[in-house]
Amino acid sequence: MAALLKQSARLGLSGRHGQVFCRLPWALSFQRYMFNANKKILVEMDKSTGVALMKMANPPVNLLNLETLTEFAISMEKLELDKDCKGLILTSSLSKVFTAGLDIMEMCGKSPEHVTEFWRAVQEMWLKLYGSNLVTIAAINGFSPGAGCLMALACDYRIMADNVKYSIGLNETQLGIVAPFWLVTRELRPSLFS
Ligand SMILES: CCCCC/C=C\CCCC/C=C/C(=O)SCCNC(=O)CCNC(=O)[C@H](O)C(C)(C)COP(=O)(O)OP(=O)(O)OC[C@H]1O[C@@H](n2cnc3c(N)ncnc32)[C@H](O)[C@@H]1OP(=O)(O)O
Repeated sequence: MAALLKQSARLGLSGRHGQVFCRLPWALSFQRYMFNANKKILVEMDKSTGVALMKMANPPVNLLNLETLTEFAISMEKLELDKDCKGLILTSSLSKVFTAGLDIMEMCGKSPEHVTEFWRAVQEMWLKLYGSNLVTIAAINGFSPGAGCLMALACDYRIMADNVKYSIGLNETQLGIVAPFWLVTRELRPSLFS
């Protein structure tokens, strides 16, 4: 755990601009592999440390649309199946946004089937992250509203870039979206379950 937190700190999250500077040589070696399906989610797995670095890479603001959510779930499954993988650092490849949360356009003017599929993918993301066997750390290197905040809450640990400009929080009610009760009670009122 300490090693995982150290590695997260090494990413430069305390930098004034909250940028992630990876100081490790990311050349491929037998101890390291990288994968991505459609490049919305980049994964760098270091077998020597057992730590995977997962970066959301969906510019300009890392919207969580159906494609990204699906890729996220596939990436999580691959890491869970890797017996060498012990921990996961979830962060953003962008300079000032962790993720702007759910893509509102996925819920606007779409068919009921599409909206159903989208919300299933949202729930799947939460299940994958909250229920993960890996030690999970959210390295929040920028704005993190709505589902970005929920993603961070679903991790075991959270570290946020030291930059007063960045905000994090549950703003979805301003958009008329209500987080489901099971999510709120699990993440925000865990004492109800203990
Ligand atoms: C593991 C957790 C899962 C939980 C599962 C269960 C249930 C979940 C309950 C659901 C609760 C969550 C709901 C949400 O997430 S609702 C979305 C909340 N997010 C926002 O309100 C973000 C609003 N955006 C911003 O504040 C800013 O964009 C910013 C992130 C601060 C970045 O600012 P800036 O760099 O200036 O970029 P722009 O504002 O210019 O944005 C660039 C383009 O992106 C469009 N955009 C931004 N956010 C969204 C969004 N959420 N959906 C759709 N589109 C978005 C923006 O309009 C710009 O588009 P344009 O270039 O065409 O103008």
